[in-house]
Amino acid sequence: MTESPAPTDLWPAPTATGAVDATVTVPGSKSVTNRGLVLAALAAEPGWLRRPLRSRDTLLMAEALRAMGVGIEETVSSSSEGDRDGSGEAWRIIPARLHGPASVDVGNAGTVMRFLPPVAALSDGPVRFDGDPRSYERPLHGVIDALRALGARIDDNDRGALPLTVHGAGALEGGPVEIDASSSSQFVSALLLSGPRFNQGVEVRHVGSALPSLPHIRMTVEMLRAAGAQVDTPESGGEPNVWRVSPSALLGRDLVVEPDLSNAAPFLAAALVTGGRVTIPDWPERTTQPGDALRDIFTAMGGSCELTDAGLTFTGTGRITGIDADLHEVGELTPVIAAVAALADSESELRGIAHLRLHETDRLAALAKEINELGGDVTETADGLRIRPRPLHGGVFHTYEDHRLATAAAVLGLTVPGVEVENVATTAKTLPDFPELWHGMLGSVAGATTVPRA
Ligand SMILES: O=C(O)C1=C[C@@H](OP(=O)(O)O)[C@@H](O)[C@H](O)C1
Ligand SMILES: C=C(OP(=O)(O)O)C(=O)O
Repeated sequence: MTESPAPTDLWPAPTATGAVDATVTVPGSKSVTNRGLVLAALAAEPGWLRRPLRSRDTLLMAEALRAMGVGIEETVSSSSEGDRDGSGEAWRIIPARLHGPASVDVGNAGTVMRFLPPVAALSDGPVRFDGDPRSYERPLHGVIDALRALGARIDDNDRGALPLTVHGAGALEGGPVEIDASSSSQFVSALLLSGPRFNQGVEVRHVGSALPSLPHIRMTVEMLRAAGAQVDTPESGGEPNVWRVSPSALLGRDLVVEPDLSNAAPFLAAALVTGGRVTIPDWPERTTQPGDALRDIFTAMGGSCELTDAGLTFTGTGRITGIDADLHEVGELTPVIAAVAALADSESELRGIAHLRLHETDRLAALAKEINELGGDVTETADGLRIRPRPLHGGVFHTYEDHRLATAAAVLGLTVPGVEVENVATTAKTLPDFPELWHGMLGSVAGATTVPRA
């Protein structure tokens, strides 16, 4: 978090006039789309990504891969060429020999800044990485040090961070490597995703304090296996904290991207805080997405949920209970959970999330400061937040170019009149058209892709 900028662009968060009752179609998962793009780019044959997320982070990933020579054709179709279900968007990915010189803009996308340096090491020539000012502050040393140990040449002016140039040599030796990934699970995912293409594959051993976001590592492993890779994991009988990927060709897949369950959080929260009902269609029965944990977390905070053919329906009771939760594995859910906790009738303690200080912004400092400026009582602990609900009032909620701060503020605005969200457009990092979806859920915008049921 940096100093609060002068608010230039304020979005009046709509207040709910009653219980929300809507069906909200949430766009595709950022994490699945960006893994799908990387794996398809490294495959031995073309593949499809259907219902991909089209947002800042995923367009940056696609642009970066294109810069290294990969073909990505975007189609919107109502035939078998497009979405398998008969409508929507599909991207055809045509792998090619990876080349430099190339320039990659990572924006502030953790997936782009961490997943692509290993890909660049396989390219023929230099690939320069740069991004938003915040990207310089986000940890990258795990990827840089590991790639060097595996045989890559990287020029980072000894910063261990962006900006940097990977001098790709067309191949990478690979093999065993130790990293401390306690600041980001994406270090592990990054090395595993490109691992099949390294001469010796890769064996990643995490040394250091507990690894966050394990569901995202499971997602990496499952998607690698679905593309034909052989992966040994701690869960498949291997050593704790060791993942091994054998060298192999990757298959081109035809993959339908699940809705982004973490981005479902503000909509489910709307049902919880207004005592209403929200259905998210296409909620997967089984998934590695951390957002699936919202079913248990929000149920513990009040309300209930049901998974049917229509999707996941969450129904609130109007009563919100505080929660004591370790969010280490599902850190990206924190901002919306913190907003709900600020509206609860008892105290909450959110733990295990010190690494959020190095996310899009320092999320712990930003949430505490912004909720407190609306009259709240939030304190930072060593590894999380303690939230004591207080009557809140309106005011400007600064968002520090963090999409999840903006959606959290929208949740507060449902029951707190006069919340103004700075730069709501920052939600486009992973959730394009958020204001339209939000108004649509509340029944105030015609033509939005939400369906108020009342
Ligand atoms: O691999 C991924 O797709 C992600 C992993 C997590 O990162 P960290 O482990 O850095 O928290 C998560 O917070 C991020 O939003 C997406
Ligand atoms: C931490 C997040 O993103 P990134 O992929 O940039 O790390 C997030 O989306 O909450």
